[in-house]
Amino acid sequence: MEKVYIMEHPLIQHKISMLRDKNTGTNEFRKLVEEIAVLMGYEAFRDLPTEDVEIETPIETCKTPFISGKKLAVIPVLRAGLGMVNGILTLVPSAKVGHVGLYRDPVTHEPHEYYCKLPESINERINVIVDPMLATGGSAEAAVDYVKKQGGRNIKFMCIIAAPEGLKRLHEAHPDIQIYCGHLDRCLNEHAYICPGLGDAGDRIFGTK
Ligand SMILES: O=P(O)(O)OC[C@H]1O[C@H](OP(=O)(O)OP(=O)(O)O)[C@H](O)[C@@H]1O
Ligand SMILES: O=c1cc[nH]c(=O)[nH]1
Ligand SMILES: [Mg+2]
Repeated sequence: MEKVYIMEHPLIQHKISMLRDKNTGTNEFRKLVEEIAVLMGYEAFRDLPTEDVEIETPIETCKTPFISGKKLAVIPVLRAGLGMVNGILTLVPSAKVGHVGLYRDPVTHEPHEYYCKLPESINERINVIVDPMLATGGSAEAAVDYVKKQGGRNIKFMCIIAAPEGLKRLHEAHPDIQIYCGHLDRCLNEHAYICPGLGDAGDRIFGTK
């Protein structure tokens, strides 16, 4: 699938394995999610545009690359996406932060929107939507729909674990966006949870279960 990137880096895989372990507690889980976001961001930002700017080193004047004009927005899908925000801000501290609040109905598995707020001039930004889990793909599709409706054109979606069903759905609904997955898992179960997955990412990040 064009524009779909599955991360193969051993550090990312190692940290995802630690996340999966049911004995990993809230504090460690939260730290790992943030670290994985840094590592995934490093990969996903390979194509950030740069421009040469003249500076003076202590030795001489030279033209050297800086990240160019494009402003970045990191947009977590609440709640679980919040866990990835600081990882992205570690790489690009000047990024603005938007929020897309969605929860998945436990019976129908359909996403419900409850709070959304994006930074200004979303049409001029590189918009990085983050959510650790891509299960049926309903929430990711709705989040991208929303960002596009607000004018967003340049969009990357980043998740830690994807199910094949959700990846297919998101790619088919939004073939223009880049999708980055830490790992592609086997399938969904009858409750639309990812197998083997890591359980409910939001509950594990915030200790709510
Ligand atoms: O691909 P889908 O089938 O839509 O499922 C994935 C969504 O489910 C989880 O959120 P959840 O609804 O549990 O909300 P939470 O982050 O507040 O726990 C997860 O963080 C995604 O947003
Ligand atoms: O496996 C899953 C599916 C949806 N949301 C989660 O947090 N985990
Ligand atoms: Mg949840």
